[in-house]
Order: sequence, then C-alpha cells, then structure tokens
Amino acid sequence: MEQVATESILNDSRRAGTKRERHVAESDPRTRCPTAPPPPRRALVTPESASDEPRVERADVAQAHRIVVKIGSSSLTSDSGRLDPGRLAALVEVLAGLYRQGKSVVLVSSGAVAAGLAPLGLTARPAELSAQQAAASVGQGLLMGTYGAEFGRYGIQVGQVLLTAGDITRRDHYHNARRTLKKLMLLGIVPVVNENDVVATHEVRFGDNDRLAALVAELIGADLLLLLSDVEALYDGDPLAAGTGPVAEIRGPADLAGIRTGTPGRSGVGTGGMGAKVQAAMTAASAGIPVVLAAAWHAARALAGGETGTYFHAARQRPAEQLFWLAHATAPQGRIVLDADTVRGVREHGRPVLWTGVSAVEGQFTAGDPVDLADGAGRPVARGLARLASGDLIRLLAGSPVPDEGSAVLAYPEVVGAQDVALFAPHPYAETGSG
Ligand SMILES: Nc1ncnc2c1ncn2[C@@H]1O[C@H](COP(=O)(O)OP(=O)(O)O)[C@@H](O)[C@H]1O
Ligand SMILES: N[C@@H](CCC(=O)OP(=O)(O)O)C(=O)O
Repeated sequence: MEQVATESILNDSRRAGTKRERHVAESDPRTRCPTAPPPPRRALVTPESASDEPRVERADVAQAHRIVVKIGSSSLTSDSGRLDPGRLAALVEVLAGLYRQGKSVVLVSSGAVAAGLAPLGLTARPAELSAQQAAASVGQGLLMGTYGAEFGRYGIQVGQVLLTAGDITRRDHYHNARRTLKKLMLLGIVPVVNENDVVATHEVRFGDNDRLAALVAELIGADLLLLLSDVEALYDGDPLAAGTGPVAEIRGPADLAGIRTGTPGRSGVGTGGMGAKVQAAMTAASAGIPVVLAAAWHAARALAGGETGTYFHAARQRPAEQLFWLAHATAPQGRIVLDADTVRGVREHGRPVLWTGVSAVEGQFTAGDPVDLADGAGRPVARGLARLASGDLIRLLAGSPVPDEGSAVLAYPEVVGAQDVALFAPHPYAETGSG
C-alpha cells in the first residue's frame, strides 16, 4: 500500500469511550528558466487557515447527499468465513433508507472471494492468486445476485462496476469510470463497485477495497465516505491488546502520531487491515470528503451523524482533480532525485523541476508518465508528470545531445512543470504488522 498523503490535511485526536466488541531552485542561476514558466500553482490544498470554507462537523454527516459506503469482507461473512446473506440484507435495508430520502449511494463491496469459497469447496481464503481469482469469479456473481435480490425488495436496481487499479491509473479510464458512475446514479441505479479481481495481478492490484472506495468517492464528488468494518472504530493500537481504546476523531495527520495499525482482523477474510482504512480515509479527507470509519452494525447511526466510530475531518478545500489523481491514483514509472535547492523550490515555492536540478534518474519512463520526485536521501517529496523520457533526461545530464528534442529542451528546460506536481506529506502512524 502506497504511503501517499497530501499536504492538505490538518491538525488533535480525542480518544473516545468504551471498549465494546473489541474484536473487534530557488535562486541558483543554473535553475532559472530562460522562458517564463507557467505561474506556480500550489500543489493540492494549502493548510486550513488558507480557507474560509466552514469546517464540516460530524453532525453534518446526516446532511450528506452523495454517499460512498464501503463494506469489507469481514463484515459480510459469518464466523465460518462464508458469505452471510443476513448481513448483506441488514446493510441493504440501511442503504435503501438513504435511497428513499432521495440520496445517491454508491456501494463499494468486497466479498467476492469469500462468496466463492464454499462453491469451490474451500474453507479459507486461498494464498495463491489464481485460486483467489477463481473464487472471485464464482463469488462476484453470487454477491451481485444477492445484492440484486435484496435491493430489489425495495424496488431498487443495482449495477455492477468492476475496476482494476490500471483503470484508475490511466486518466482516460478514470474519466470513463466517472461518467459511468454518474450516469448510473442519474438513472436511480445503485452502483455496486468491486475490484475486478479476475484480471488483477500482484503488481497492479488494490487488494483491499479501501483505497478504491476513496478514489470512487473523489470520482463522484461524494460528500461522505463511510468505511464499514468488523471493528467499531480506529483504535490507538491493536484492539485486542490491553490498554488500547477507540479514537473518536482525526483532524489531520498529526493526530495519527502514536496510533498503531495492524494487518487484517481475525475474520481471516479481510485483506487490507486498519492501515489501509486509515490511508484511504486520509486520502478522501485530503480531497475534501469527510469520512466515518465505523462498525457495520452501526451503519445507520453513523449515517445519521451519531457519535460512533472515528470521524476523519475533511480538508476545507477540494484539491484540483488532476493533482488528486496524480497523488493517489497513479503508479510511478520511475524516480527523479533532486538537489536540495530544487526540493526546496518544489516544496516551499511551487517551482518546476528544471533538468539542472536533477541529480539522478531511476527507472524507465516516457514523457507524460507519473514519476516520484525524491530528495537526496531518497525520500519521496512529490509525484509529478515527466515532460521528458528517462533516456533523454539521462543523456541531457551526461551532456550528450538529445535527439530531436534537444533544442526545445534547452529552451524550456522543465522536467516537471509546476502545475504537474502533487506534494506528499509523511504518514506519522505506525504499521505494526499484526492485527
Ligand atoms: N488500530 C487498529 N484499530 C482498529 N482495528 C485494527 C487496528 N489494528 C488492526 N486492526 C484490525 O483490523 C481489522 C479490520 O481490517 P480488515 O480485516 O481488513 O477488515 P475489512 O474486511 O473490513 O476490510 C479489525 O478487525 C482489527 O482487528
Ligand atoms: N475484491 C476482493 C476484496 C478483498 C477484501 O477482502 O477486501 P477487504 O475486505 O476490503 O479488506 C473481494 O471482493 O473479495
């Protein structure tokens, strides 16, 4: 799971109550551009103080109109790890209530692999990818059949939307997915989204659906993301360990300091664990979307703005869509290491990356590809869109002529334009590796 966060999120977490089901370049003349660069645009959202937008509070959740609800495998399965139709029915009843109020709902549902276990005679999630894919192939149909029947009881139609990480990475596909989702909602159909497990590979895979849900929330311009799981909230440590407790709210990255998240719970069917949920929640929050992380059995209460689960405050401004996509939906094709002046210029002044500020090039990319920008210690600073192919950049740095494009490059020596940079912020919470 990529540890990408935007600068946009702000700052004071409070621990809440009970412990119930605990299961639960700049001035260097070398870097001056001979032609005027485009005016620097701050990457993503600037801190909270820069905005006059009112902060959305938890109680406002009840007013949300366009809602993405994500439910994990662990909340759809019985203790034996099989799909539990009763749990699906309970969720659908809540979502149908939203629908009746005229709200638009997109459901991101895991559970395909779990639903396929029994028909394939399996008792646990298989480790082998092809076996998971076979289970998902059988299970996705059963999952949709059950959702179709349950929503049908309320006169609601559902539409299946299967996405791969690759679909989201490509900008034209990203836009296509948005068009389809919006059309379905316009038609009064509830989209049921899952990863297209059957074609996903180890390399290009969401794995869990948390990040997918955050991306879908941005895609449709949601005003709420509800992440439902088998635990009542984000805990400040392993929920099963003594002395840990639920966290009521996260106002920004600083609140994550000291919080330890582990891998999936004991259901044995979830995949991402709490780290993936926190990452997804922060991603959506950085896009200006408030997030509630709650237990599936508290879905109705969470949607009514009740004090349950963990509330992640949204950034007050939505970032430019292109920068959100760049930071969160793309996969870097290579890495450009920058000198210290250029790092400062990019981070603090929104300046472009000039080839003279590049100290090393890693990987193979072509012009237009997403690349990570790193500092001298290799720490990722930002993601940007390369204007030069890696080969040309390496030739340029070596002082060799660049075929065809040489004169253009020297006249306008930006390797990454200022408007094509999305800054990263470090994630202060720790992954423990155990749930
Ligand atoms: N800090 C934490 N707070 C809450 N849950 C945690 C934490 N660390 C690990 N977990 C585990 O994460 C599990 C939820 O992740 P996962 O099994 O992937 O669920 P899902 O199927 O809903 O995606 C919980 O059951 C819990 O045991
Ligand atoms: N796409 C997969 C999701 C796998 C999974 O378990 O995800 P999650 O429960 O969100 O951690 C499926 O439908 O089985």
